[in-house]
Order: sequence, then C-alpha cells, then structure tokens
Amino acid sequence: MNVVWTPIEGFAFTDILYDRTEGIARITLNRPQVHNAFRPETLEEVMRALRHARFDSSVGVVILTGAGTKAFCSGGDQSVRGDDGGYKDEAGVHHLNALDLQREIRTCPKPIVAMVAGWSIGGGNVLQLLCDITIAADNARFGQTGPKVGSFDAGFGAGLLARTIGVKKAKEVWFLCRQYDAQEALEMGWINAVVPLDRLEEETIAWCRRMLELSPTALRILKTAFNADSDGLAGVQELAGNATALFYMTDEGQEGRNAFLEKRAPDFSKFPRRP
Ligand SMILES: CC(C)(COP(=O)(O)OP(=O)(O)OC[C@H]1O[C@@H](n2cnc3c(N)ncnc32)[C@H](O)[C@@H]1OP(=O)(O)O)[C@@H](O)C(=O)NCCC(=O)NCCSC(=O)CCC(=O)c1ccccc1C(=O)O
Repeated sequence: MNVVWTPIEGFAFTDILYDRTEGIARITLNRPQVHNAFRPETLEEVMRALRHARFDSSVGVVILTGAGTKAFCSGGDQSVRGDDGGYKDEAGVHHLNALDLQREIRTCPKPIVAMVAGWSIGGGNVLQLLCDITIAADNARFGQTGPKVGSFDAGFGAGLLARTIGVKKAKEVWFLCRQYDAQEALEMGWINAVVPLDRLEEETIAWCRRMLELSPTALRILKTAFNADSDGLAGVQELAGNATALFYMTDEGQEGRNAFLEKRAPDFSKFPRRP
C-alpha cells in the first residue's frame, strides 16, 4: 500500500512532523536522537497540531507516532529535567505540560490512534495509554520507569492503567519497572493489535479508514462516554455538552432561540413528550 502523506502547511515545528492523508492527520514526535523523548516545546507543538486537527472538519482521525522504527516515545527528556518541579524550556521555565497534553488527548472529540514501533516508555507510554486505540509493531516494548528515574505519574498513568490492565498488573508495571513486549501488552489489554513492523502503517491506516466510514457523532459521544466516569464532573460536562450540541440542532431547541429573537413566547406544544 502506498500512502501519500502531505505536510500540513502553516507551522514552523522543530520537534514534530505534522501531515495528513485522506481524512487522517498524523503527528510524529521527531526527536529520534533521544528515542523521541519530549521536552516542553515538543508537547506544545503536539498540542498545537492536535487543536488544528480537531478544528479541521475534513479530519476524522488522528495518528500519534514517533519518528523511525526504534521508538514511539521514551517519555520526558531527562536532559532538560530541572530542579524546580518540571522540565525546562529554552527560556528556562519549568513545565509539567505532558499533563496538559494528556487531557487534550482525552478531550479531542476525534479518535486518536497511537502507532507504536519500538520503545513506548515512561511518560511516552502514558501518552500511548491515553490514545483511544494502539496499534503496535512486533518490535514494540512497553514500560514505566518512573520509580527508577525519580518520577511517577499518579494520575492517568496509574489510575487509567489500572482500569485498562487491572490493578494487580498496573502495580506490577509501576513497582517493578519491567519492560513488556508487544505480545505481552496485547494479552494484558494494554494495546489493540500487534502487526509486523513492515505492515504497521498499512494496518494503522486500515483501522483509521474503518473509523472514517462510521458516524463521527457516534464516535465522538462514545469517546466522551468512555472517559466520563474517570473524568468526574468534567467528564459529565463533556458528555452533556454533546447532548446540548445535538439539542441545538433540533427544531425544538431552535424554537426557544427563535422565540427570544422574535420577542414572542416560545411554542413548544408541537414537540412530543416522548416516553
Ligand atoms: C528507552 C530505553 C530503554 C532505550 O534503551 P536503549 O535502546 O539502550 O537506548 P539508549 O542508548 O538508552 O538511548 C539512546 C539515546 O537516547 C537517549 N534517551 C533515551 N531516552 C531518553 C530520555 N527519556 N531523555 C533523554 N534522553 C533519552 C539516551 O540517553 C541515548 O542518548 P546518547 O546520547 O546516545 O547516549 C532507554 O533509553 C531509557 O530507559 N530511557 C529513559 C526512559 C525514561 O526513564 N524516561 C523518563 C520517564 S519519566 C517521564 O517520562 C515523566 C514525564 C511525564 O510525562 C510526567 C509524569 C508525571 C507528571 C508530570 C509529567 C510531565 O509533565 O513531564
């Protein structure tokens, strides 16, 4: 399969690549010299691209991946980890903005697919976990290193992992800091599929194409529903926002607005009171 990727113009990214094919936008972490470890600038760029993909109505699915075949992402770049509570940007300001990206992955109303070759480690593996679907190559290896390098992700990194692979396994992952191959990850329910490395892109595109054939509104609301309970009231807010958006598209919702604008009493009598 020959997929033609077209760069998306208008950005001067240094740490990521951003391109598209059909209705699929692809964001590539592009720091292969450090196994695609992220620094604050990397995460800002991913968030900019993700927001752009979100508001581009011709995009239905987003792929998050890493450059090359050796790594998806090895987490926070330890060489810019500072002593003041975060990772330093080029101006010396400390950030923990992986957490911002985590939330944006969850609240993006379009499915996000992690396409993983090689290492998926530390905060990089948490990003993989947060993606809606993960397709891994047979050379992929997954793990958390926090307790080894003086870090931890006690938010989604622990809680969502426990929901995904079970509490005992999640504790094992974090307490032992072992690495797991793609087949083991698949058996744990950590990822969705393992494919030969040379078919990774083809298979990922096939999964994306399937989602592009389906109702975008149904996928959008299902994504929100999967996150709603673990996001608490913010999750309910998002789910409810979808209901409001749909209601705004109905004659009944529009009657209220029209009556206000026309300075008359609304007439809701023609709308059924469904059982
Ligand atoms: C991934 C490895 C197991 C791969 O090992 P190997 O194949 O032997 O390759 P190496 O020779 O080790 O690596 C090649 C090259 O890359 C450099 N490198 C790799 N990973 C990193 C990294 N994370 N940071 C900086 N540099 C990295 C490595 O030094 C080599 O460079 P040379 O110049 O060639 O020597 C192995 O590389 C490995 O274990 N890497 C480290 C994995 C790790 O511990 N990552 C950090 C985990 S902590 C984290 O990610 C927290 C971030 C986070 O998201 C977060 C969490 C909770 C709250 C807030 C936050 C937040 O906002 O940050």
